[in-house]
Amino acid sequence: MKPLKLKKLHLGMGVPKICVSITESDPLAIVAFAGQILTTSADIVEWRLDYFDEINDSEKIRETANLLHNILGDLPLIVSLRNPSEGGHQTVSDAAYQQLISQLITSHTANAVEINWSRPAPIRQQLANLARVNQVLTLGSYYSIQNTPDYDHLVQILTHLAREQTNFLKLTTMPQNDQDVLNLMSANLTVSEKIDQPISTIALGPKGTATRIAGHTFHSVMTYADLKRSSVPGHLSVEETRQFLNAMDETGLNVRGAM
Ligand SMILES: O=C1C[C@@](O)(C(=O)O)C[C@@H](O)[C@@H]1O
Repeated sequence: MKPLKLKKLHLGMGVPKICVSITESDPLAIVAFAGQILTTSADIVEWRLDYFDEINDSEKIRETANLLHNILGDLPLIVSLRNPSEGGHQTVSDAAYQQLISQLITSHTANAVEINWSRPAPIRQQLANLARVNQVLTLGSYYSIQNTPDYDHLVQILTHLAREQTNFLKLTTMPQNDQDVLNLMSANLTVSEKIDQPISTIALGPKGTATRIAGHTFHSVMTYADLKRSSVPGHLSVEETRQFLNAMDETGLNVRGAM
């Protein structure tokens, strides 16, 4: 794995970076939420476009992305658009998805856009090419929100994602048992040693919390947290996550220093 520069951050260098998702539905609430993120130690912001009420109004999307871009300053912005089969909030056709993501790329309002494996290969390819030309980063993503594929399949998914030549990868799954969590972390570690792109893996639900804080150990470069501890099972707040990441980093350094 090679570190990736995302604005001023280096994904894959130092402790994993903490990303907070915006799931508000209108521009005012989105901007207000972004302001709150700025008061935390979050490193990255994800705008979940599938929660946006005016998903069919491309001008509103452009305006809102612009506002976000300005308010966030140095914080990188990743735009994500998930269908319900991926845990997303609303269905967006492939054609509309392609148009929306293309527009975000060419307007340079997002620092990175997610390219979902669930979309047809020609669309994924066209968007990855467009992003490359426009110097916007791409996050190749795969979601398995009902279960966690077995270890070999997880390795295969990450390897296939890597072949698409997106800049970094994300695999989010729902574990049914503790072994699933271990398999996901293990697949992250295995594949990160074979490919260039940094990987982020997240196991959902209460069993998955370990994946949100132990990324440094198994080479997951980005984790997700909430502004405050929410009722979503398995989720931690930004500051809780930061404390875990720092504590693990410090004790790791102490151990190395003592040897
Ligand atoms: O992949 C993920 C992880 C996530 O679902 C979580 O549970 O933290 C939050 C999403 O917004 C993000 O895209």
